Amino acid sequence: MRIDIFTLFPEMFTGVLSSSILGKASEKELVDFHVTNFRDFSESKHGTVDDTPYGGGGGMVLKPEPLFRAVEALTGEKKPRVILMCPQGVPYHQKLAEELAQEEHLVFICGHYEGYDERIREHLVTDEISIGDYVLTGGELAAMVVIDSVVRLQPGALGNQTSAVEDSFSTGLLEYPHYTRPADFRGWKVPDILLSGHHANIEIWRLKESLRRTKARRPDLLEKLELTDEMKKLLAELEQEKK
Ligand SMILES: CN(C)c1cccc(CNc2ccc(C(N)=O)cn2)c1
Repeated sequence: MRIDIFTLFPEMFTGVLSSSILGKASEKELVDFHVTNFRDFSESKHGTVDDTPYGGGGGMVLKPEPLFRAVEALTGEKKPRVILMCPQGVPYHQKLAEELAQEEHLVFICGHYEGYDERIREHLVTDEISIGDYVLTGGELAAMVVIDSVVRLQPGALGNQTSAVEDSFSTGLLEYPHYTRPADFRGWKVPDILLSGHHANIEIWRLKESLRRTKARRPDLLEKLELTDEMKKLLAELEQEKK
């Protein structure tokens, strides 16, 4: 997978794309990152990329041609998905991460508070994505969040691939509690079931704890879930315990 990032602050990406899982994925050639300063594509010798808004009003607006030239310099045979990070975008979620992870080529445009000339949205961008209902100083951090969640889904990116498939949002439930050595830390003990070696019972315990936690913290996720008979049984047990 190739990922292109257009930003005025390429240096923001250096650490993130060369560290940890993303850095290893790049070394393993699971992903090919290209970070470009779209100021390089400005027609003016001063590298102007924004200008005052038609119709007056404050702030500046990103000019269309530097971004059009930058993205058009890219496209080989296939049209890549061109993703604009902005608060008005589609609320980002794991299903969209899984969809983007299937793409061969993703292009991210990271703009700034000033906003974008509408022709960028209408004729260049294929997707507008928001990582949440809050405003950042620029699209860079939002792009890093999307890139992180997409690259970790690439086969071979994570140590044991199962953790990407089983992790909470892909099952629709929140994670169950995790424990590691020591079994007794300051008198706080690991639940006996996890030391029992009964894998079937451990699976059930984990599902029940995921249901308990999801019910307590994210009832909205539970609403959306197609409950299996086993889940219904465990939820009934949880109800009983509360009485
Ligand atoms: C109109 N406006 C404020 C604006 C417009 C475009 C870009 C930006 C850059 N800032 C961003 C970008 C994304 C997100 C997000 N939630 O994904 C939050 N902030 C701000």
